[in-house]
Amino acid sequence: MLSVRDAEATILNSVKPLDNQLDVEFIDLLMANNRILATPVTSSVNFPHWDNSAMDGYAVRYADVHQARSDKPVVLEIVAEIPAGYQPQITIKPGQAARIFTGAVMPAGADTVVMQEKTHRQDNRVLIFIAPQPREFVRRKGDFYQAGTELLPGGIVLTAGEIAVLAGAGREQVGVFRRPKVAIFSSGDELVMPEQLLKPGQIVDSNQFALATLMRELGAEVLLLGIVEDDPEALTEIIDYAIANADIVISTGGVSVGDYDYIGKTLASLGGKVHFQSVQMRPGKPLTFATFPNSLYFGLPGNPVSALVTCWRFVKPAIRRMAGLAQGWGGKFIRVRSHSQLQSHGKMETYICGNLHLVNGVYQFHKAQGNDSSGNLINLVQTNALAVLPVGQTLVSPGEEVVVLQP
Ligand SMILES: Nc1nc2c(c(=O)[nH]1)N[C@H]1C(S)=C(S)[C@@H](COP(=O)(O)OP(=O)(O)OC[C@H]3O[C@@H](n4cnc5c(N)ncnc54)[C@H](O)[C@@H]3O)O[C@H]1N2
Ligand code: MOO
Ligand SMILES: [Mg+2]
Repeated sequence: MLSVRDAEATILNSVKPLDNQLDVEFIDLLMANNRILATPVTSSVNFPHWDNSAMDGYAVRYADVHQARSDKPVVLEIVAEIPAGYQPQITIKPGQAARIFTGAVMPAGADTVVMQEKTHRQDNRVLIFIAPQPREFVRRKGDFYQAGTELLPGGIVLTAGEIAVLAGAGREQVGVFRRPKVAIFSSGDELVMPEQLLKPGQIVDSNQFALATLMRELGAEVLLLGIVEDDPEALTEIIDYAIANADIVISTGGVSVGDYDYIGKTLASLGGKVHFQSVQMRPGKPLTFATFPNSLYFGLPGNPVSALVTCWRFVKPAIRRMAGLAQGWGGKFIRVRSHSQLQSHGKMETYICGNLHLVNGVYQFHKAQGNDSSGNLINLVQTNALAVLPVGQTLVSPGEEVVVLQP
């Protein structure tokens, strides 16, 4: 059977990332949180824009004050006061200083700032009690960033820090990749919407809610296509529509070996390349993956835990890669200590729902308490980590380390 690693490689190799010219939209900075920067940004201004003071104090000539001592202060004449926001017009000459404030432009002639606390003012004179370091407390033009070099690389997620930098560079708008379009539908004669009264044998289609929520969280534009019966014609129609209108199509149900499991056959009949229909993992074994010329198709198993686990494990990295992330689209796997005993039959890579607790600064994995059937939707409540037991490992005892995937 196909290993999880090989399945992931097949999927990631099939992803065509969005184009950084054609698939770009320009949006206001305050709308750009969590969007992905399409192309590198350079700026024509240096950071800092000019030499300026890092402290409230006195702008001096280092040569004047380098021998100052507490018992033998240097006395300088204050010839100007420079608040932030002004271009000083004077030049500091030997024996002179300027009163200066944090962020204010350094006057010509001065090269060093002495912080106010190390001085004593007497009318228009200042006594300097300590020898500063040369250029101390001067933030020099271009120290943080040199104009014309790369300010931000393309393919990064924009958050508070990056958006501040763009604003600082005078941008009002930023070019980001458009959102990948994800079509979602559920297949199953037994499925109804939450507001409907359940007839015997029916259940609510919870998968479309799980997947739509997750996809929106990942920044996708969701095309929610609802519920389709287990019928080859109806499936053909909806899949045909979905692949024409979305970059990624996700369905749940109908991928196993039952008489009403039609997804694989329908994909093939529509000309899709079906790469695999099972993976050596649990839950999620019947995961089906196919490609069409302009879209990827994920046929997730219908069981609610299987659907969400396979979505976290495989669809999420594919979306992140397609969305234009330059790196780091893969899952976040971390090593933690398990509080619970974890078991697997060892034949499949096994994913166990649970929760990470921070105990004395160390993350501990607590297994979800309910029945670990992949049909047990309730185990998804508060699941923020999946313990991963590789093929061959049957037991993790309490206190032992385990790798977890952070969904
Ligand atoms: N003989 C075998 N039977 C099954 C195998 C197998 O290897 N041999 N694999 C099992 C595994 S593992 C899984 S997972 C499921 C996958 O089933 P399907 O993808 O074909 O899904 P369905 O048969 O349509 O439904 C399975 C289960 O999930 C419930 N379901 C379906 N859709 C939804 C939804 N949108 N929201 C909530 N719940 C849903 C459905 O009612 C069924 O209970 O196959 C096993 N069988
Ligand atoms: O592998 Mo299935 O996804 O357990 O129920
Ligand atoms: Mg089935």
